[in-house]
Amino acid sequence: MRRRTTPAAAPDGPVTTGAVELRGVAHAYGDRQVLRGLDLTLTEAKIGVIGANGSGKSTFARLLNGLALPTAGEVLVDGLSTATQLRAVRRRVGFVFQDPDAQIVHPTVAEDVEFGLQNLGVAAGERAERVTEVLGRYGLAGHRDHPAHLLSGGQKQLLAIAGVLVMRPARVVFDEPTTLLDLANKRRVARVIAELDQHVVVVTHDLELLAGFDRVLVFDGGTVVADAPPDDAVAAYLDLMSGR
Ligand SMILES: Nc1ncnc2c1ncn2[C@@H]1O[C@H](COP(=O)(O)OP(=O)(O)OP(=O)(O)O)[C@@H](O)[C@H]1O
Repeated sequence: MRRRTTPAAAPDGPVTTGAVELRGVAHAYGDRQVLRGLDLTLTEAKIGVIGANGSGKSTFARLLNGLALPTAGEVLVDGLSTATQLRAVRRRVGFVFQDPDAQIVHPTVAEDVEFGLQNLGVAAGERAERVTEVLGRYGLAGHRDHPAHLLSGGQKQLLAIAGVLVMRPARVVFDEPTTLLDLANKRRVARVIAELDQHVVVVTHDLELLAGFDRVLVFDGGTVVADAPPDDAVAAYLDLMSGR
């Protein structure tokens, strides 16, 4: 299954307006309730999401672009409901998966990045320009005709990010973007995220990644137990985990 989302081409580049709102949101997989009682208005440019394994972070991330739909309540992205306006939501919110192999499906680096633009109906000339620009920005220009599957783990993660950003979504959700990376590549991806113009939500176990973020949500048992600037949120998380 193709897992890349397809945000719309924005002729003047990404624009983030409004908010992501969760109103009375819960999510269950079958009988299993994994998120509950979420009432949040997300307006900050850089939001982190931390918490124990299984606390519901990835499910929360997937709610933000309609990869998962709430089983109660509603999620609104800039006023668009993920339940009833899914296509428009997907165009606004790019999603970068933890495992870049889940996102890379085309043989060469350039073809892989171009794929989403073809899907959007972007003309060939503009596709070529945008692919060249994004590959340059992420240090992949020298690899454009190389087989994507032969890239290193860090390069693959950058390619997956490039493949989402080339479509110029207004917002980007990252699900554990540095988990598979060495220190140098973790720092590179952290820098990429720090420099993005788009509003981002980043699920991570990498607490260093949160430096400079505006707001961090701490999940436990399917709900938000702390919601604060990074230092306070990390302290609350460490406190929570110290008893386990
Ligand atoms: N597709 C699914 N079907 C059934 N249960 C699921 C599914 N996806 C996740 N779960 C369950 O939902 C709960 C929350 O999972 P989720 O992946 O959202 O947590 P997480 O906080 O991201 O965990 P981790 O830090 O380990 O990635 C877990 O108990 C998990 O087993």
